[in-house]
Amino acid sequence: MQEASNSPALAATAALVLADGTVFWGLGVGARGIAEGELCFNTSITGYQEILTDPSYAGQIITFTFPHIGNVGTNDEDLETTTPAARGFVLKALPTEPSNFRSTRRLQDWTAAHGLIGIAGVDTRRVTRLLRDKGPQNAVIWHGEAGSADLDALKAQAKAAPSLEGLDLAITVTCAQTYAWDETPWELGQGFGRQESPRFKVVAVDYGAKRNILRCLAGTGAEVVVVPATATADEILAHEPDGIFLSNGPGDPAATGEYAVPQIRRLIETGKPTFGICLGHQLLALAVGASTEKMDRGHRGANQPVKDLTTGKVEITSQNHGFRVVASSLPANAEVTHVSLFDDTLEGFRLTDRPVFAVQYHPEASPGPKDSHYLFDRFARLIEKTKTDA
Ligand SMILES: NC(=O)CC[C@H](N)C(=O)O
Repeated sequence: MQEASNSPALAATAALVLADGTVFWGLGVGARGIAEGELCFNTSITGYQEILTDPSYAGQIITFTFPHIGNVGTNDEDLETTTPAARGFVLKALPTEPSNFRSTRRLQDWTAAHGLIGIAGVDTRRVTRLLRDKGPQNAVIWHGEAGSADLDALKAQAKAAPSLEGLDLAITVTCAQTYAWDETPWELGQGFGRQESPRFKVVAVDYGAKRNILRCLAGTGAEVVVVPATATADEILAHEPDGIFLSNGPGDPAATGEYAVPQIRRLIETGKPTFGICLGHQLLALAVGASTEKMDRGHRGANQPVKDLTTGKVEITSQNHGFRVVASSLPANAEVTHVSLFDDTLEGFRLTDRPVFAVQYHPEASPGPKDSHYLFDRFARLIEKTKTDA
């Protein structure tokens, strides 16, 4: 069932059909139906539930290169959002019965309940090499009765699917209204904590924020107020924040509407400490006049080496991005602070004349190593220093 071919194996209940016409037959997992999106691959060996619920995957189908996905089941704590935004998932092996003390539900049942369409039994190494060699492309996953797939229609659908380039998706996953957040990171034996004595206030703009980012902010001492992506600079400032956080999120940063970049430009002018992650990093770069572009090979995984040029230290990071900031387009008052040791991509910058900094990767991990957590402390120190100096 692993060979790419136009004729299904007898029991195939799912097919992965790429825009270039490549077909992989397999066994359906999760919800039935047809999922359409940009096919990408993630190399993390843990954290499939966090990955499937990261809102930055809106409009995408995730291929897991790690072969054993689902073996620790799912639970209600490892969710990065309540409604997964990813469209579908591709697995090498069918999930086995889960074995983990935290598991409450099988991955198959949890994905079915959330409408996530998956396929197992696919040669995921072949999919990954195809994406690596040919660049990003769209695909569909069909999951239904064996023998009932309309291959021509699926190929046509994959071909006609819109490119992620030019798509504004942050607006589709942002929260509907402002809310307060006080949950702090999960600890073994204790679960989540609460921030009961915050030292400063941060407004987090939600372009598709992962919960663990909000937890890390609360954990470093912030009273967090989360506002929708459409909140204006005036509405944000009305909360009298000591710092502003710009979240991760899906889609093409350059395609976000008037709601994002012009507001960020106004926020920077106030001189408030500002921190951006991933899409937030890209939007900050656009706000200072830099440009972004789609990458031939996106970074998605939990073992991506990045060098902090301000300290010389190398950190192993969690990443999920398919666009990047063009380093040479940064203005003179921006200093490159982080670079990828895989391909020299810009991974972080700061402004030299404002308390503003951002990283392209995910210091909140979930999944991934915690090497980069120091960035939340850097933000907290920047806020406290700005408060004392004022
Ligand atoms: N994780 C993110 O915020 C992703 C940012 C953007 N959608 C990208 O793919 O580059």
